[in-house]
Amino acid sequence: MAQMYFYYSAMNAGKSTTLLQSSFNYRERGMTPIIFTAAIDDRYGKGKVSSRIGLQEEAELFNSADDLYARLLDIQHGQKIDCVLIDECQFLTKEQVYQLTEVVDKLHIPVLCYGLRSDFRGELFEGSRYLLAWADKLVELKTICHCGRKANMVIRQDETGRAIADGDQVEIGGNDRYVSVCRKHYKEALGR
Ligand SMILES: Nc1ncnc2c1ncn2[C@@H]1O[C@H](COP(=O)(O)OP(=O)(O)O)[C@@H](O)[C@H]1O
Ligand SMILES: Cc1cn([C@H]2C[C@H](O)[C@@H](COP(=O)(O)O)O2)c(=O)[nH]c1=O
Ligand SMILES: [Zn+2]
Repeated sequence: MAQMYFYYSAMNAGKSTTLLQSSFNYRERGMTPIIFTAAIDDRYGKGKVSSRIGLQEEAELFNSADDLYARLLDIQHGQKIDCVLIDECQFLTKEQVYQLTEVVDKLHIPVLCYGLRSDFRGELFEGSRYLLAWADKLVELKTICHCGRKANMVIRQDETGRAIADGDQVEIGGNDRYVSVCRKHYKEALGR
């Protein structure tokens, strides 16, 4: 039975690395994974998934207007698809998460999604909300705060390194803008 997986974590926990490792695993068994990532996240150049340890692979891009079921059906007409790997899945819309459940249930292809659970304000992203609700398997990937506890929150910093409490949910960036911390240090950074 194909299943939908949601691998979630704070930033810098190895999500992209794990995705690329999964892809490698499928390929070394002679199978074909299809990788998608969000078009808006262009930190490492468009059309690839890159991990901080330097691995990278070509990827299809999705944006919020795409019908992912139709895209995958189209790809499937030209080649066999053994699994679908989605990076930055927090940026999926509710409709797209539903479309991916159809890929699992109607096309019988496993879908593995990797992304953030919550934003810098501690609010769920839309994609993550529906993955938490609808995925068959929820898997937490862990990273640690500077204090050694599990880091399950992410701080967004201004240019001076101060934690920001408000702003747009989406702002692409890396270690320069964001720091993953435990809940205690998240509250402390925001003076709560
Ligand atoms: N040069 C390196 N050697 C080994 N590990 C590294 C290196 N640079 C970064 N990392 C580790 O890679 C992880 C981040 O991987 P990445 O897949 O980019 O994370 P995510 O997608 O969750 O943001 C962190 O655990 C970080 O410590
Ligand atoms: C917390 C948070 C993050 N983002 C953006 C920043 C990055 O571009 C991605 C996450 O990258 P990862 O290292 O692959 O996990 O998401 C954002 O837009 N808003 C936020 O609150
Ligand atoms: Zn801490």
